[in-house]
Amino acid sequence: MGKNPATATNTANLDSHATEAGPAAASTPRAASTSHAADAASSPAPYLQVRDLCKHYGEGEARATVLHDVTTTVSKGEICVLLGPSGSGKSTFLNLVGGLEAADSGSINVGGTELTSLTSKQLGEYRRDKLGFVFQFYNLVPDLTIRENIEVTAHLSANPLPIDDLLHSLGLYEHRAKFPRQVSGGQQQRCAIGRALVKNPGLLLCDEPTGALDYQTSKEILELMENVNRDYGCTVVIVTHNDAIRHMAHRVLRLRDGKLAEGTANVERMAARDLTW
Ligand SMILES: Nc1ncnc2c1ncn2[C@@H]1O[C@H](COP(=O)(O)OP(=O)(O)OP(=O)(O)O)[C@@H](O)[C@H]1O
Repeated sequence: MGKNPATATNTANLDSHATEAGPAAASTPRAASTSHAADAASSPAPYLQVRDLCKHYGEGEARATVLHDVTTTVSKGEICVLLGPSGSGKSTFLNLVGGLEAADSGSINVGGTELTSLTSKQLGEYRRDKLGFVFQFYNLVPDLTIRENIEVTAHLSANPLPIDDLLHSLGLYEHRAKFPRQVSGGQQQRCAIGRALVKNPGLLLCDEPTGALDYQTSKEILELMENVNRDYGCTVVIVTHNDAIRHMAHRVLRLRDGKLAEGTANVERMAARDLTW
């Protein structure tokens, strides 16, 4: 099968990471590799298109414009990292793309769905069917096992991935019967990633996914996310303060005071992918 154009450049890099991340994390979730990967292999079409996006909070003297005419495109299968200082609007951007908040103006198109024209019921269906969310804090259900935490989301999904394959690819199969308190922070975050992925989402939105983890565990989680992106073909947007994360990106966006500024991306990946910056 041809490589996903968005991920072809990081394969060698991932392969070299694979041993560090452990065989489970490096293994390909064969049965689980489904339509997104195949689709992405044939076309680097845009998956997320944002145009002239504006958002403010408050009114009168308290009114603050948080996003100013933000326009960007992320191709199908890309990893996009959104950097910026605290308060620059990163989480707000993610919340709008995730259909959690409404924009004041502009458009957000995700996989052909224009979010700004959806009813709240349709937005709920969009979040359920197309999106995976990963947050800084794992928000696992404490009295469900690792497997059950993933299973709950699978039950809500029209087309869930096979859970045991996913547990293997996350390096969690041996820990599947444990409760969250019985595993490490990194393993809890792997479970949270599994919970987001089991829906087989087209778009994975991650808000500071390594913010609560130490350096080594963060590195393993990032490697896992690269593997996930490669094997499942989902488009990934990662919001972070952590400048080091930019090295895993196909595309880097920088927000400053709600405006999108020019960014930098991994030079080799840029060259290979003909990115605009
Ligand atoms: N619900 C809200 N009501 C009012 N103001 C808000 C709300 N959410 C965010 N803000 C404000 O919008 C601005 C951008 O917030 P946002 O959380 O998007 O920034 P951020 O870049 O994600 O910051 P951080 O890196 O600290 O999480 C901030 O000034 C914040 O105080």
